[in-house]
Amino acid sequence: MGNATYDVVVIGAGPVGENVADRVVRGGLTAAVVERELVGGECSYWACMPTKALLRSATALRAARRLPGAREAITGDLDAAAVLRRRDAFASNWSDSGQVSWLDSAGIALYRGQGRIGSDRVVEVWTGEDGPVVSLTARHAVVVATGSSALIPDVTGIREAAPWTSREAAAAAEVPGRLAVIGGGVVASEMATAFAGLGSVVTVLARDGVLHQAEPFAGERVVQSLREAGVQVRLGAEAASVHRDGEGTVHITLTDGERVEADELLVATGRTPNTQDIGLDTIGLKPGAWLTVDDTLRVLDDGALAGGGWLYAAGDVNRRSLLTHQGKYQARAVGDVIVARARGEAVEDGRWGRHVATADERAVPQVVFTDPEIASVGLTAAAAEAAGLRIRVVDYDLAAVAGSALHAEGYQGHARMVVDEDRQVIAGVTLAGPDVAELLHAATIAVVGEVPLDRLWHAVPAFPTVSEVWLRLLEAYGR
Ligand SMILES: Cc1cc2nc3c(=O)[nH]c(=O)nc-3n(C[C@H](O)[C@H](O)[C@H](O)COP(=O)(O)OP(=O)(O)OC[C@H]3O[C@@H](n4cnc5c(N)ncnc54)[C@H](O)[C@@H]3O)c2cc1C
Ligand SMILES: NC(=O)c1ccc[n+]([C@@H]2O[C@H](COP(=O)([O-])OP(=O)(O)OC[C@H]3O[C@@H](n4cnc5c(N)ncnc54)[C@H](O)[C@@H]3O)[C@@H](O)[C@H]2O)c1
Repeated sequence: MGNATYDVVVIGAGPVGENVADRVVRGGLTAAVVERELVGGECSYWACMPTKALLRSATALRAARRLPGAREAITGDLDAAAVLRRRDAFASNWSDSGQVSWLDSAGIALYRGQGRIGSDRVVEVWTGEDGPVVSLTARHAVVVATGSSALIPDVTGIREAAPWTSREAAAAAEVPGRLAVIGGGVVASEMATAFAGLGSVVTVLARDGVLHQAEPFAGERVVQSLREAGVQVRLGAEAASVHRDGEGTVHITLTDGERVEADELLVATGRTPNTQDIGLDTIGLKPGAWLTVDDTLRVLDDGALAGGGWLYAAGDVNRRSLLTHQGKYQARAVGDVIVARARGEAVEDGRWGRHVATADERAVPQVVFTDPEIASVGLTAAAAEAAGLRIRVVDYDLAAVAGSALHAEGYQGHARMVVDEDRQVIAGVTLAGPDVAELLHAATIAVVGEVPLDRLWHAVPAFPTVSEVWLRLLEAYGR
């Protein structure tokens, strides 16, 4: 077994682990990453990129169909095979050679295998069960960036039926004739939209509703549009048992006795942390649990620093926000704080300090790429109330803006601004409508910058853009 020493050892080379390593190397430290599958992680090969590629062509087609003049130029249906080929390219054909070259150019050492914490500051790399092939010692920090995997719910027969998780959906080689989906969250909504667009007959079993953590109008609009696209959305439906027969057909029996048949079943019921087999027990932590972190992303064990402070966790695995952009934001903070601590420099860990991921608390932006798109940042009205804020909710019909009417014939959309009445700042914004994704960053800046409403009156939206909704929201609020 070989040995090597680096300033920082990162377990997991997903978007988060790669960025942690890059940041510490830019700060003058040495770094190694350990990766058991593909450098680039879930996001590059089985999540963000391939799923958005599966969605994009149908979105463009719908947009053209909404415009007289363009609509007449459409001569056929979506070419599903071409969409799958484009998806393959966006998943780099499941080869990480490009990202490995990047690691190399960034001066980051790569070890392939399963990373397991062996003892204080030591990460062992395993490629089989015959013991570690190399033992890596970290002078300053070990960062767990092992991400998360699909959670399979406890439904009778479900595992034996070999359901799809988001991985198989994202990498599907063919479009199933009939697709059933268990779940009503982000993955379920996006993949139901994607496969309906690609030609599947889709049934969604949404026990707890669709996008139920978003503003209620978001889920309502997505359900309406899925139904218009021919998707059966069964709100409140819960799978009791699943069985795949000899012909390959999946039979799902619901708790009310109804049955659903499909060629494939996608399970999209949330995530579980990749911490089962990373040696957490060697330092007294519980394998399989989400890792709790302090504001500088050091792992906590019952409120105390695990291992004394050398262990960090960033990205999905700490459950603060299961999004690539927030994970990479954490990576920048954690990389910088490791460098600061290594150099004995001051740590800026106050609110909005450079070494904390404050935005995770109340300013997380997210786009759900359904039809309509749902773009949100900060708190929903319900979450703001639950957090004890005194709020006022301002709603506006996004279709009533000149830019929207130009954007698409019969544009339908909705905007909601949640105002923190005591501070006169925006606590949250949700937009539903075609192409609202690109409107989101203005809202994010308003929320993160805590821009007073009085000042926002001076941020004049260009005419005739959909962004004019900002002016309308302020007018509806009143000056
Ligand atoms: C279907 C789907 C679509 C999504 N779409 C979006 C989107 O559009 N936008 C967005 O912001 N987010 C999206 N997400 C969320 C996003 O994919 C995750 O938030 C992101 O991938 C988290 O990055 P990470 O680096 O923490 O973990 P991961 O991407 O999961 O990477 C972790 C890496 O660690 C490796 N690893 C794990 N354990 C070990 C070990 N013991 N030793 C060595 N290596 C190990 C894994 O192989 C993996 O490469 C989506 C998620 C899903 C499931
Ligand atoms: N565009 C994006 O930003 C994007 C896209 C996809 C995924 N993601 C991220 O990936 C994460 C995982 O997505 P997800 O959709 O798997 O999780 P989720 O938490 O968004 O949704 C899970 C859904 O499954 C339901 N559910 C849970 N247990 C169930 C059970 N036993 N039976 C039936 N339904 C059950 C929940 O009510 C919920 O509707 C999300 O947190 C999201 O942040 C982001």
